[in-house]
Amino acid sequence: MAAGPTLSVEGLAKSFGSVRAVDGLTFTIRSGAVTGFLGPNGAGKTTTLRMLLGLTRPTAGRALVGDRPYVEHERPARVVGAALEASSFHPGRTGLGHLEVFAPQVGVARQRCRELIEFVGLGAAADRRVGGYSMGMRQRLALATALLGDPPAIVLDEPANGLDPEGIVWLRRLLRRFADEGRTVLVSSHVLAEVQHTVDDVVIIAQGRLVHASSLEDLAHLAAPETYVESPDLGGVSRLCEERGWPARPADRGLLVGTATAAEVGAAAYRAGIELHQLASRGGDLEDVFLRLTGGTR
Ligand SMILES: Nc1ncnc2c1ncn2[C@@H]1O[C@H](COP(=O)(O)OP(=O)(O)OP(=O)(O)O)[C@@H](O)[C@H]1O
Repeated sequence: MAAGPTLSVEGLAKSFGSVRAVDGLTFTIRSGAVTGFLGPNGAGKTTTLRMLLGLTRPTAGRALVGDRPYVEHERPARVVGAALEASSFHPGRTGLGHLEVFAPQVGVARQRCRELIEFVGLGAAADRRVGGYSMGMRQRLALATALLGDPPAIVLDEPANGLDPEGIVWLRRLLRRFADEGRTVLVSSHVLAEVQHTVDDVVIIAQGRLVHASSLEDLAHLAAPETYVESPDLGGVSRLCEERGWPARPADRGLLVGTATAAEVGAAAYRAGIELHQLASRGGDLEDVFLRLTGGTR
């Protein structure tokens, strides 16, 4: 498959009355990777995705799929497959029937609908009405709809919502495979932890503005290290942390020391003649970084 198109927004803005849902966003999503589009509830993710897909008109700026807006592609659904809302199905249609309604619009044969419904694990439920589908089944159907045109770019809004753990692993593998094939894969979520094991890159927004865009690896570097220590002299370790300006809090049978690596804590304890029974690097907590960047609290 040819490399997917980049998805980019430039100075993108959208106001609903006095609400600035999206406020001057600029970023580019590359092909061949899974990108997490992250932000707390109401950050403006869905509105941004809707503008990218030509469903909402921007107040300012532009959104491009490759070199032009989504709607200017000859067959948009063959370029970007999107699943924005899992709940917007006609409840009286069957799962297969739903796909068959969309197939001619996308320009694919009926046969593909049957293949896809099997592919997303809904084979046994293909002839049941969507009204009776669970949230997870609707997510799978939304994904099948997005994949109808075998698009080189895939945009999914909160795709893990309602999926069981097995479904989440399945989705993760699928997205990885799409990225490995060179497609552009964009998934939104309001929980970093949910996509932490899936994404290569992150674009984080809050209150309609970009707060961070990088690889997941670079984001992890922002997570301050933590070190777990056990010692028969925890009072001595506490004093040491105070002297060095390391925040320390009780955890399990020892202390969790913030902003310091295991090597730093070990060396300081050694110099102070303090005996340690455990010294373990805990690494930083990505969710804390996410909350810090977006101004949220746990
Ligand atoms: N059609 C609309 N009319 C009025 N306000 C809207 C409309 N769509 C979105 N908003 C407002 O714009 C802001 C951003 O909403 P949006 O749904 O884009 O956020 P989100 O990041 O997708 O949130 P969530 O994670 O909760 O889905 C919110 O304050 C929302 O209330």
